[in-house]
Amino acid sequence: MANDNDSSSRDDLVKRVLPQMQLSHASNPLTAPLQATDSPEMELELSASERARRRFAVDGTAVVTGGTGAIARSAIRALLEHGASGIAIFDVPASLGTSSSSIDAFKKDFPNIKILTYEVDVRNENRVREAVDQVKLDFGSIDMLLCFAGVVGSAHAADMQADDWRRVMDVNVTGSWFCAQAVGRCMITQQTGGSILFTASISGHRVNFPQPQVGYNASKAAVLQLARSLAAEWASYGIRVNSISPGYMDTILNEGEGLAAARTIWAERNPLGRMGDVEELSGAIILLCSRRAGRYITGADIVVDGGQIVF
Ligand SMILES: NC(=O)c1ccc[n+]([C@@H]2O[C@H](COP(=O)([O-])OP(=O)(O)OC[C@H]3O[C@@H](n4cnc5c(N)ncnc54)[C@H](O)[C@@H]3O)[C@@H](O)[C@H]2O)c1
Ligand SMILES: OC[C@@H](O)C(O)[C@H](O)CO
Repeated sequence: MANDNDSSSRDDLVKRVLPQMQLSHASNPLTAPLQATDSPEMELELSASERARRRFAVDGTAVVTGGTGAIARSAIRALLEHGASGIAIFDVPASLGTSSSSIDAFKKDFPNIKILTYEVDVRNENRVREAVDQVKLDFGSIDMLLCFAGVVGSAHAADMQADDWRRVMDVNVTGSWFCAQAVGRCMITQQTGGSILFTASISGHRVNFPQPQVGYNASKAAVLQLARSLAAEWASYGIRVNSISPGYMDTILNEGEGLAAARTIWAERNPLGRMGDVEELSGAIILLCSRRAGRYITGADIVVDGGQIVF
């Protein structure tokens, strides 16, 4: 049997797959440039503010994992403000239980938009699939997936226990993958395209300092590569896959035991001299999720860190 690395089988693959991809791109409205009806000339009839609004609008239903967390809550509000028609919040029962007031606030501020919660531990593949099927039934389609579910762990590499390593990898990498695969399959079947956004981190680009976080750093580097791999594989289905890499945001994740001294160091080593506010991630999130503004952006990562990684 031919081996994948064998050059003849690689050539064969290219011959079989490439023309199909080119064909599908040529006739694919999901990946083609904007259509004539969306052209700037046609839109001159609209007011400048309406054109600006449309440029950064998002549409359809978003599944948001880790949806009650600090960054996710800010992203949900931005999605609602920019036109999302439905929000499906995935999180573990304990977090859903303590966040009911935030979810009620969304419902109060956006009374005409369906916002539902689902108890989902992203590490549980069957539960993820079941919940994605349920979202499809509840909302009719899934157009965006934003993966925020994540955990952090600090330990010296020499002392780190296998369970600590697995806990971080299982949520941050495998959990993100389970959700992306389930939603990606749904988007492929719908033939509507869509946008998938992963949350990587500056930790995926360089080693965090001063806290020792070998597992967390490795998990976020894996998330970056997960995004790029899916971007390449699913582009012809009109599914764009990107990531954001936040720097040190002022959230509960960064308030853990032993991080007080680290917070001072992070701010001192930041060109803007401070940690970030979750709201400061919204622009990048909306850009990447918007079908129009983000139309030609896939396989990209946007670092939002106040310049932390250039120092
Ligand atoms: N806060 C930062 O500075 C920062 C920086 C870079 C990247 N990030 C990443 O952003 C994401 C969100 O971080 P945050 O600061 O909002 O943290 P957060 O702790 O406020 O939110 C994380 C959410 O993930 C959920 N979660 C954890 N395990 C889960 C599981 N098994 N299944 C489903 N949900 C689960 C939690 O319940 C929580 O709602 C994480 O992936 C984190 O690694 C955060
Ligand atoms: O690198 C920044 C973050 O990913 C994270 O907030 C931090 O490392 C957690 O301590």
